[in-house]
Amino acid sequence: MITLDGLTKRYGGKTAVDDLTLELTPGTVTGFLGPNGAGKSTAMRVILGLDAPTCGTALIGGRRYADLDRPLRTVGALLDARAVHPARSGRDHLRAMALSQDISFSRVEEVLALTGMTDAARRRAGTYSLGMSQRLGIAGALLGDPQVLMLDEPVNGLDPDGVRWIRTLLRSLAAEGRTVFVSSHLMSEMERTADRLIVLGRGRLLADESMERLAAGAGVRVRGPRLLPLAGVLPAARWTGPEELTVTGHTSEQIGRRAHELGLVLYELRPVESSLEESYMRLTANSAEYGAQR
Ligand SMILES: Nc1ncnc2c1ncn2[C@@H]1O[C@H](COP(=O)(O)OP(=O)(O)OP(=O)(O)O)[C@@H](O)[C@H]1O
Repeated sequence: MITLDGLTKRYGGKTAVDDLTLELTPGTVTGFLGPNGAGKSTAMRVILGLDAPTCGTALIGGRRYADLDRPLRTVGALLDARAVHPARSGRDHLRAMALSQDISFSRVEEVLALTGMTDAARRRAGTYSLGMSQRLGIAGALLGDPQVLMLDEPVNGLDPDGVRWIRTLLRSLAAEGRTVFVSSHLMSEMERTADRLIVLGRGRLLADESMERLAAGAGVRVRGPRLLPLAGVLPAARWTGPEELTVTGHTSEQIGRRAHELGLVLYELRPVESSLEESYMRLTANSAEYGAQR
């Protein structure tokens, strides 16, 4: 369990994380989304004690990271896959981590096998591709068999097989009752992996919703030959074709009844599911710090 309460981080005059309050529960994959510069990595760094909060608290299992006894056994994290000594082999990197936390070398071999890195474990980490570095980073996060996992863009650099592998891994870690917190810019991947989504914009919480709710709610499509009277009584209706209206804020049933009262013929009455990407674009339309105007 990760608990944030009023978490705020400022760098000089810049507020990177702004009054963030949320609880991440075990058994769930929570996706962390937001435009570049939204504050995702900062929030993760503060949770992991790598940066001090300006105000508010970040607790893992009720304790601050700095107060955890052997932190890798409580929380495993991957923030920057390239943050490995380039001259060290993958195996030695993991062994050094294991030594610092009283973890056996046999566990090192287990996580190497789990991440498909056994064959590459003798090579120097500096020679790894980005995808291999990501796998080594994930191996490091899993080393202490922690109840909480925090991964910043773990699919970055992975090939399609690797992307599928991480999806299956994250789902199975959550199924084992762990708390999984994962950031990504890959919307379609989040749609398939996460149960819940947290969207950040300019440091503030824009949405905290289950995946189903975020993907729903794009309105109801209505098609018919003479819809003008219907558009007149439904202020949220907009024309999306010559004989087509899209109506938000009403159910299909309510719209069907109004059409019947007005004596209108309908060809089609259909709820439209929006993709996660569309919902995300709507939510973050005014909060992209960098990027083209939309
Ligand atoms: N050490 C720092 N000093 C000053 N400003 C910082 C520092 N770290 C982050 N920031 C600023 O805080 C804001 C949030 O950055 P952060 O890296 O957390 O965003 P992000 O959501 O992870 O972005 P991305 O998706 O690009 O990784 C940005 O405006 C960034 O410039």
